[in-house]
Amino acid sequence: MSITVNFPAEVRDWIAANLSRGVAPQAIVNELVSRNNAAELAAAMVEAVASAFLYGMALPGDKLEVGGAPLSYQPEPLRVPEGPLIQLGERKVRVLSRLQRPAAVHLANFLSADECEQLIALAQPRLDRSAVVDPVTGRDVIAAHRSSHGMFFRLGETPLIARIEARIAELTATPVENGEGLQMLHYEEGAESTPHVDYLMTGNAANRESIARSGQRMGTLLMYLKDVEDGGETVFPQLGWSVVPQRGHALYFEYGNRYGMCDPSSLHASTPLRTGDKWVATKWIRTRRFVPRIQA
Ligand SMILES: O=C(O)CCC(=O)C(=O)O
Ligand SMILES: [Fe+2]
Repeated sequence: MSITVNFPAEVRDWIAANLSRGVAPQAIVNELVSRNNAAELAAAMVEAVASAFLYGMALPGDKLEVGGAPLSYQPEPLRVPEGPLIQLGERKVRVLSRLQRPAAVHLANFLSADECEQLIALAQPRLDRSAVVDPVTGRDVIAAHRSSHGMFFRLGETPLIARIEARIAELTATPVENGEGLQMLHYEEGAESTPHVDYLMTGNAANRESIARSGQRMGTLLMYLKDVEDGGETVFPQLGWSVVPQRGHALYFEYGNRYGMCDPSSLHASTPLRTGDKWVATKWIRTRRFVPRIQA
């Protein structure tokens, strides 16, 4: 049986701030108990805020259900058409494999060799050290864990970009406007991206504002623009699954369900590149039209 109790916003925000600082959940529970909260209530409050972080959901409101069924992510089928071949405009894309959780599809022939080369040539002169959204402060930071160099194209910036974005929209059954600007990443020897989820953690104000403007991220399409020589694989540590980049291939995975929860099994990384270089283009897709911060 469950009961509903009041959950004061100050307590919730204090728990969120401590979790964001990396304080262990049990230590926060202990502190709440030492301040005269019942142990079961303290555990439920910390669990509710920690789940919101884990599943990328809004922080709980001023009421909390204690003793209800624990939350877990319910996967939904991928929005991508079924069958071994997918016709996208003029292009026939071949399905190499599909995965149920996280919902994913690995594709060959998503981009032509010429499209890959053109993307690299457009991005090369504009590369910068990759900035990522800091999960705690929500600001763009040059992340130590992501040692690649990157840049963003604006939506539909060139006819080539617009053509590729239309192809992505058709594959994923989402409007072009829900996509963030295409991100280009260039990894050199030793560069990697440590394990992360692409959905936005709700523990900081900047991410919450971004979600309020454009909705949460629900899917990621990675396009590999070059074969790798050694290392630089996209890995999903919770599955023990590794995708080896090949020119023109793409990997699409979804991690949002109809309840607004995000799938933590979508945790992924790029292993250190041992030889050569790696080029990847990333499209992050929101649940609504993407509105960048400057325009809001
Ligand atoms: O380079 C990769 O394989 C992964 C890139 C990635 O995780 C991202 O852009 O979010
Ligand atoms: Fe990622």
